[in-house]
Formats: sequence, structure tokens, C-alpha cells
Amino acid sequence: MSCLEVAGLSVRTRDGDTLVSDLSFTVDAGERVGLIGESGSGKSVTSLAVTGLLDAGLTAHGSVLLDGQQVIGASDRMLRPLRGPAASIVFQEPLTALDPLMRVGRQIAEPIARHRGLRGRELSAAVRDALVDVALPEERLARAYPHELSGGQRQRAAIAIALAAHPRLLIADEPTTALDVTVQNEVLDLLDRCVAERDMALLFISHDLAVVSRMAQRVTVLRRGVAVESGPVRDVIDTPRHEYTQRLVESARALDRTLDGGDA
Ligand SMILES: Nc1ncnc2c1ncn2[C@@H]1O[C@H](COP(=O)(O)OP(=O)(O)OP(=O)(O)O)[C@@H](O)[C@H]1O
Repeated sequence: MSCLEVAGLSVRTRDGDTLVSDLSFTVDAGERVGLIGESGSGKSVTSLAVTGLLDAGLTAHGSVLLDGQQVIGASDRMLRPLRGPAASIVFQEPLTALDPLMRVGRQIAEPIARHRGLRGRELSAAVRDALVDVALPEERLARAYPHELSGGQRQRAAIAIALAAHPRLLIADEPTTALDVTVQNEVLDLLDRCVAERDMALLFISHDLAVVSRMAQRVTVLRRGVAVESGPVRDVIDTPRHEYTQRLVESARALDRTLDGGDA
């Protein structure tokens, strides 16, 4: 069974604007799939639609099966048990996932207690392990509030929260865009390791082709809410068929040449 099976997904606003149109893709157990597109192409709307977290003003149509359960039209009560064990999201901005008024350790403890039923010393040990897993081993970080952490540390804490329920699918929505380049690399390495160690599936969403090609095996290219191309990452980069993908590939190569100090 696929972790996520999206078939003919469309998302519309109250005014009748279509933000995502007839989108289909699957993520199988343990597979890494990328969703790439420029800003405004509908990537975040898609990640929210597949977890049933769309804004009230937006409606989703089509079919989204998360762990075999239909998300479209399901009540929040039905979806709550799926969020965590079936799929967790890491957002671009870590403060989206963090409560500014609660110590980081408590915020990691809460989902561990809820999903894995741990209490007392076992729970404290699990929180310590979770922090070590995301390379935040210092004891004081568990007692810190989010504003006392750096941007990279906050994103690591948000990843620890997302991993707390041992999700079968991790959805990472531009997880490193808000970070500087060095920290970005560290967080990508961390995600890579966590996904591999846990044998999780990954839906990796980004505007950055280089990053997607590092993290995913297959990719779907989204343009104005429409999938224009999909296939193995290598094929899409080597022989992009759609003119929009060709532009994405060319601008990624131009950026690479600039960073190398060559001609852009
Ligand atoms: N709640 C909403 N109501 C109306 N329009 C929305 C809503 N949320 C997003 N949109 C619109 O949907 C389109 C897609 O937005 P989305 O955030 O999914 O893009 P994105 O590809 O994730 O971009 P970025 O990389 O900048 O985050 C945009 O035109 C955006 O303005």
C-alpha cells in the first residue's frame, strides 16, 4: 500500500480560483518523492491539502489516500489520529511548529507521550534521545524557549517534534529555505539520515532543483498548480521535456556556474 496516493486533486478558493488542478502522484513506503515549482506554484497548498490542513476558505476535490484513508471530506476527528503516525510535516518556518511559550523539551515530550504512551523517566529518556537524534545533545536546549535557539536549532527541534510519532511519511515543505547555506546543508544531512535510519517515506517540497535532486528519487514539477512533468529525478534533470522544467534546470545550472566562479 502507498503511504500517500493523490489522484485528481484540485484546490479551489471561495471565489472559484483554482490553485491546484488535477494533480496526481504517489509516495510508496520508504520512497523519496520531490515536488518542485517556483514560488506560488501550489506546493504548500498541496502539502496542506494532503494532510487535511487547508485554510477554511479553500476546498479540495479529488482523492487523497493517506495510509489508505480518504482525507478529502474527512472530519478533523477522523484525521487527527493520522497526523503523526501516518504523516508529519516540517514547515519552512520552524516557529510555525513551535509554541513560543513552552520549553522545547516539553514540546517534544507532548507528541511522544500522546503517540507512544511514554511517561515519567521513560518519557524524559525518549526526549533526550529525540534531541540527540537531531544533533541537539546539550541538556540546556531542552529547557530553552524557542526564541533562545538559533534558526537551525529551531528547525532541528521542529524536526524532532515531527519525528516524535514515528511517522511513516515525512512531508518537508521547504524545510531549509529560511536558513543560511551552511546550516541548510546540515539540516539536509540530518533529514537524509533520519529518513534513511527510520526507513520513512519522504515528500520533499522545494523551489530548488539542486536540493530536490539530492533528497528525492522521483520528482513532480508543478507550474501554476498543474503537474507539467514527473519522473526519476535524474531523467528530469538530464532530459527535461517541458519548457518550464528546461528553464528550472537551466537556471539551476547557471547558479551553479556562478557559485563556481565561472560564466553565468
Ligand atoms: N488561503 C488561501 N486563499 C487564497 N489563495 C491562497 C491561499 N493560500 C495560498 N493561496 C494562493 O495559492 C497559490 C499557491 O500558493 P502556495 O503557497 O501553495 O505556493 P508555493 O508553491 O508553496 O510557493 P512558495 O514557494 O512561495 O511557498 C498562490 O497564488 C497563493 O497566493
